Amino acid sequence: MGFKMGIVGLPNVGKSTLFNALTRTAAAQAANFPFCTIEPNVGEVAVPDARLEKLAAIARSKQVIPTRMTFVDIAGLVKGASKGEGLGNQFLANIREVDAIAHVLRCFEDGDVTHVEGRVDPVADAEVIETELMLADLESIEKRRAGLVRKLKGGDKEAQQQDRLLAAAQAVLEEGRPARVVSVDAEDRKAWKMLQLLTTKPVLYVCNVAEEDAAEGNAQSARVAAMAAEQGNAHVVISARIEEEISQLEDAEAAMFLEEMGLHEAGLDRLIKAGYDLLHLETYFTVGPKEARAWTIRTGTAAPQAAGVIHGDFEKGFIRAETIAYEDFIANGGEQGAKEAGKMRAEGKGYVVKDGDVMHFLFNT
Ligand SMILES: Nc1ncnc2c1ncn2[C@@H]1O[C@H](COP(=O)(O)OP(=O)(O)OP(=O)(O)O)[C@@H](O)[C@H]1O
Ligand SMILES: [Mg+2]
Repeated sequence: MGFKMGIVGLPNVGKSTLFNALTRTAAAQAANFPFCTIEPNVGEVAVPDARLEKLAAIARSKQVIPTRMTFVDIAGLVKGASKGEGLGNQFLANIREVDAIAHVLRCFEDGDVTHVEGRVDPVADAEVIETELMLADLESIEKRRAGLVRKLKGGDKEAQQQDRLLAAAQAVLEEGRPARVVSVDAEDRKAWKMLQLLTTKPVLYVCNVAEEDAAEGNAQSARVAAMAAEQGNAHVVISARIEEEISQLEDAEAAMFLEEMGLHEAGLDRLIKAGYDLLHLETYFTVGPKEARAWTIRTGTAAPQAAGVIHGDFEKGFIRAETIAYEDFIANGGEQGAKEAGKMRAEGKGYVVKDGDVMHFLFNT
């Protein structure tokens, strides 16, 4: 599977700093000049989940393997990008490929760090980016609809569906609204997703604040929070600078540092979790003496498809799943105890896996 979040924003707002912190590397060049990043950097990030360690401790698992999510550090966008300004269409293609957008907004004042617009105004910045994405969508819709004309004349059903969906998106975009406001029927959802419109991707605003504002946020991040609430989008407050520093520390040191800063949890953990929620993802576990491992599924996934995340054969030859809810596993001191307490369920093909389920799949090949 592999879910991907694209880190998007104006140049020099802290995207690469954040990416480096997330991936605990210095892979992406972060520097104080616009368009520092050109090629997208791709990194895998472990999804933090305190439950996994607890399961592993009970089962005395030798290895603990978290589930992962992919982040892509994309080049900075500027006004006119959809018309080829800045790095233009190249990075728009990078955005097309991601499942969701982490939109980094500069909420820190720092005279030494250049702002491409010469002022700090995250709400206006968000509009600049959203406008470019909307223009890019409009352009691609016009092209695609023109390309469908011949098929439509021939009565092609698929083309009709595509054209109908493109027209719906075009109508809202022409009113200056993102395509994600279009309500799509269940039977159209797959085709809608295949259109890969930029403004249909879910957005998480990342308010990048100064170090001293990391705990409480500031006036700028409060403006972003209000905007996000109005749009129905999510937001997190984070200081990419601090996160970068923390990511270089050992775990114990990092915990002390967080406390000193008045932070309960690393901002990155909050960011990753918010991304996970945004994508409607859930986690189930497999637990044994060899390893305790977390796996990612979309909310609403049935047992065979959940098994398929581990291996295609598990899905094909699925028989049943022995399932213990996370709380039952913990409360009964592990698999054996849960079994004796009657908390292990045999679930069939129709079972919808729940977040936290500890699963054991039976299958034949
Ligand atoms: N919270 C913060 N407070 C102060 N300075 C910051 C903060 N976050 C990032 N910076 C600084 O801003 C500058 C730009 O950061 P970075 O290179 O990560 O931006 P970028 O968005 O990736 O830019 P580009 O689009 O050019 O690739 C760096 O000097 C970085 O240290
Ligand atoms: Mg960069």
